[in-house]
Amino acid sequence: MLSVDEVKQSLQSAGQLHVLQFWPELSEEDRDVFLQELSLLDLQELKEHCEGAARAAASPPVRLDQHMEPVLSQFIGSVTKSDKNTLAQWENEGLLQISKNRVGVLLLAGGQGTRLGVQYPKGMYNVGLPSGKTLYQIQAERIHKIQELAEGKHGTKCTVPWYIMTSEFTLAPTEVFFKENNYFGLEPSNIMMFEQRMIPAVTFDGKVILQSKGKIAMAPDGNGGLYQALVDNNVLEDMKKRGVEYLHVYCVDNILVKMADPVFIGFCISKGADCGAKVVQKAYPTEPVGVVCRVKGVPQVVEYSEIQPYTAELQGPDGELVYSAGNICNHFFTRVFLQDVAEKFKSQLKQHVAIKKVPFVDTCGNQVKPTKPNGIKMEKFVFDVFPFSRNFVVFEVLREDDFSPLKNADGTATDNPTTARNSLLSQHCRWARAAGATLLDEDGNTLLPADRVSSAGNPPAKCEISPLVSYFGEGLEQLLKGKTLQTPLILDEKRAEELQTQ
Ligand SMILES: CC(=O)N[C@H]1[C@@H](OP(=O)(O)OP(=O)(O)OC[C@H]2O[C@@H](n3ccc(=O)[nH]c3=O)[C@H](O)[C@@H]2O)O[C@H](CO)[C@@H](O)[C@@H]1O
Repeated sequence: MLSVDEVKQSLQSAGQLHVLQFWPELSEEDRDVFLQELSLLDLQELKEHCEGAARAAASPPVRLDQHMEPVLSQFIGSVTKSDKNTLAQWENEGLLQISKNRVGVLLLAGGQGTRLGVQYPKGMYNVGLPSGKTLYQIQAERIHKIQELAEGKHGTKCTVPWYIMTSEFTLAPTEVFFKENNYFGLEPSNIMMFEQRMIPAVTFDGKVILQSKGKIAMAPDGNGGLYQALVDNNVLEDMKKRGVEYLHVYCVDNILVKMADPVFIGFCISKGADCGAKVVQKAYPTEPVGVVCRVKGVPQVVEYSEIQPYTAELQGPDGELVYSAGNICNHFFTRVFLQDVAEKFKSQLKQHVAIKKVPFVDTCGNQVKPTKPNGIKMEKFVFDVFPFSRNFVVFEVLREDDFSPLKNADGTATDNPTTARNSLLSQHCRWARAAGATLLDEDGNTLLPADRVSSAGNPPAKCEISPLVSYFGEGLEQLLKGKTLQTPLILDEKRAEELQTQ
C-alpha cells in the first residue's frame, strides 16, 4: 500500500488533489480503507483517464452511420434457412466438441442492473416462474443438461467450465448465492468467478467524483473489460490447462439463453470462425439492441445508443429493415483469438462515453443525489473485438427460441419479468405440444392448437419444463406423447420419472 504522501503527490500531478479534500475529517479506519482503494488505482493513468473522459464527453459523438453496411450473406448462417440435416450436423459437431471438454461458457455478470432497479445481481432474480427458479439456476441446469447430452451421445464424461465475470458490485453476493444453493449441483471447481476492473467516474471538467468523503465513485469498465479481466485473472491459462478451445460468452439477463449451444458452436467451428455472434431479427427499428453489421467493410456492432434513427429505420425493397441483425450478446470466440486480443488488441478497444447521474459529496461535505446527469463513465464493449477477427460469422436464430431479456422492472412495456416469464412458459407449451401432449387449462378445458400466445403476451398455459429434463425440447416425446396433462405443470425430474412409468 502507498503512503498518503505518495498518493498526494500522484494525485497532485494528475490534477486530482481534491480527492483528499476530506482527509482530515476521516477516522483512522476510513483512512486505511481509502488509502487502500487509492493505492489500487493506476495513478499514472489517472490524468489521461480524466482528461480523456472530459474530452470525449465534450466532442460530438463519432457517427458511423454513413459507413455502415449489412453483413455479407455468405458469412451468415440461419436456423430458419438451413435444412434439418445441416442443423443436425452443426449440433453433432458442437456436442462432439463439448464431449471432448473443448467448450466453456463465460457469463458477463458485472453490470449493475440499474434499469431493473434491484440492489442484487440480476442473475439472482426470480421472474415468478411456477418453480421459482432464478436466472442463475436456469443457466446452471442448462450446463448440467448439455454435459449430459454430450456424454449420452459420445459416451465420455465431460465438463463445460463456467467462467463468471463479476464486478465489485456483484462478486460477493454472487459467491454467497452460489454457495447457499450448493452450486446448483455443479462441481464448484468448474465454476470460476473473477472480477473486472473498476474505473473512476469523472465530472464534465475532468475531475474524479467523490461518492463520499472517503470514497471515489467507481464504475465497472463495461463488458469489454472482459479482455483485461481475462489477463488479470489468468482465465486464458485456465482454459488452456483444461483444453478449452471454444468459448460461448453471454449476458446474464436472457432467460432463453442456450448455454454452450451446440448448434451455434458447431456452426462457428464448421465455418472455421474465430469469432461469431448470434442475432435475431430486430422487432422494431428502435429496439434497444445493437446492430451487427460492417463499418468500412469490417465487422462490428453499432450499439443502439449510437445509431441514428434514420439508419435504424432504413428499409430494403420489400419493406424489411436493412439493419435487422439484432445483437443478443451471445458470442463465440476461439481461445486462440482471445489470446491474440489479450496480447495485441486489448489496448486498442474503443472507449464509449456514458453520461450518468452519479451521487456525490459536494465541497461542503453534503451528500447529493443529482437530478440531472453530472458524470461521465467510460465503458468498453465486449463486441468491439469483432474488427480484429480474421473470420467473423453471424448466426441468425429465432427470437422465440433464443432471446427474451430481462432489462426493465415490471410496469414497463418490454423486456421485463413478465415478458421473460411468458416467453419461457410459451416455449415450454410449444415443446410439450410438439411432443404430443394435450394440455388442460386451469379450468380443465383442453387447450386447442389454435390457443397460442395472447395479444398481451400471455402463454396458453403455465407449463414449465426443467432444463434438467430437456435442454431444447428434446427427449419429451417418450414422456408426453398421447398424455393429457393438467396445468399449471412443472415437469421436473421427479415428474418425468412418474410419467415414464405411466
Ligand atoms: C455492450 C453490449 O454488450 N451491448 C449489448 C447489450 O446491451 P445492454 O445495454 O442491454 O447491456 P447490459 O448493460 O445489460 O450489459 C450486457 C451484459 O454485460 C454485463 N456487464 C455490463 C457492464 C459491465 O461493466 N460489466 C458487465 O459484465 C451485464 O451484467 C450484462 O450481462 O445486450 C443487448 C442484448 O440484450 C445487445 O443488443 C447490446 O448490443
